[in-house]
Amino acid sequence: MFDESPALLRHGYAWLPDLTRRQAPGPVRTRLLGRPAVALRGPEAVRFFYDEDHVRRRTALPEPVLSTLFGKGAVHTLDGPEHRTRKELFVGLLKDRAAVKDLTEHVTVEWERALGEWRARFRVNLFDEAGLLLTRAVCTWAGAPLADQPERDVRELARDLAAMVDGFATPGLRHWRARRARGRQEERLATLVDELRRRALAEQDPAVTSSHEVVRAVAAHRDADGAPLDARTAAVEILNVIRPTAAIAWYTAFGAHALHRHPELREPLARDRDGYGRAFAHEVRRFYPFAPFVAGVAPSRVEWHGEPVPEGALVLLDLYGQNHDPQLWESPYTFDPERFTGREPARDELVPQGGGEAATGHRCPGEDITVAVLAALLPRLARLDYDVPAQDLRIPLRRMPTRPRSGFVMAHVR
Ligand code: HEM
Repeated sequence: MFDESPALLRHGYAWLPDLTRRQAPGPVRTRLLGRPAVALRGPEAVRFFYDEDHVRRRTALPEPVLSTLFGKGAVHTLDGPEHRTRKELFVGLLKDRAAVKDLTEHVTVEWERALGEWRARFRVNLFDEAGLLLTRAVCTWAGAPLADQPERDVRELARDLAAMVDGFATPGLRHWRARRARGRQEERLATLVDELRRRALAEQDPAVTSSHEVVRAVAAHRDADGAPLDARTAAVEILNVIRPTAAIAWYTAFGAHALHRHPELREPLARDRDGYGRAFAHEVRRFYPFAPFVAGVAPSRVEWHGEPVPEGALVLLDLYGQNHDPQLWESPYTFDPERFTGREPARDELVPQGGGEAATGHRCPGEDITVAVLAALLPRLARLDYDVPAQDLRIPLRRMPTRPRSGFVMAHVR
């Protein structure tokens, strides 16, 4: 069997669905990164995938992804007790209701502030602007000081955060930009962690040892072996909060795209009654492509529905495929927030940010934040008046990660 890694880079989001269509029903068998690979989808597959007896993470992620998107030593690469101890840190900081509300408020304050500027400008690019305002909000909330930074540095940080996401799945210039961006920001945050720790030692600063603020909590965190994180790994994990929060810009641009394609949804979204904004946010996360799949490695020979998965094989959970599976979703390629009105998605049904439990498995701990922020921003967007000038709004499935090519340009915001 040929290695399909080049085909994945060429076809992007369409690679796994195409392969699934070409093969007989059941798990899709292929080769990726020089290993046999099996791809699964569906709620039952989610439960199989998030069981550590079947799938481990330590050696699953290739170096180019670690050096751009997640960082070396990140929580994404841990298993067993090491993972659970590190994950408690994230879950405690990110799934706390008051913390989610607080961050959402920071985001809406930044939105209102940005709006004043947009009204004074002829055109704005929503993807870039959302990235900038989310960066400002999350840094203030997380305790990564920005107030004393020149505007130029804040813009550079927002650009670097976007670059880390944009360059993880491509061998070209975007990839090298992502590596440089990560190197620059890890160094900056590692220095901040060192400084905080020095100050804490000198002043016996209790805030460093018991804080709900992300930067301080990560600086004070002790891993399963009782040791603090080295400054570089601490920087990696701080970035694992800041970077994906800024990445909600992707979904903001997708939300604008959905409104543009479905003008009839503008009024209900603007009114936002009975949780409509939340339903819209869920549908944006289901419909539009972001994370294509998640991957782990079988620690021994395991079986899925009687089908053998050899030891060392890659196991892929097809997130994009599951979110568009006709067995789970009626007319999966129709954008329809009504799917989620009056109900929250079941645990292993909607999986743009992984499945299973965030507290015990690798599911994204930032899902509550993502939904809350989108449910706050998208109704605000629907209440705005703006023109949509001629631009390239195509969303190429070959590009990973993808977005409207133009980023979504708005003119005459009023
Ligand atoms: C922008 C929208 C987001 C998307 C599409 C997304 C997607 C994902 C996915 C697919 C995973 C991997 C799940 C797995 O390995 O099984 C993940 C993990 C993670 N996400 Fe998110 N995420 C988003 C937002 C966030 C936010 C806002 C935060 C933090 C504030 C965050 C923090 C994390 C962390 C720390 C992990 C690692 C969890 C672990 O390995 O245990 N994400 N995310």
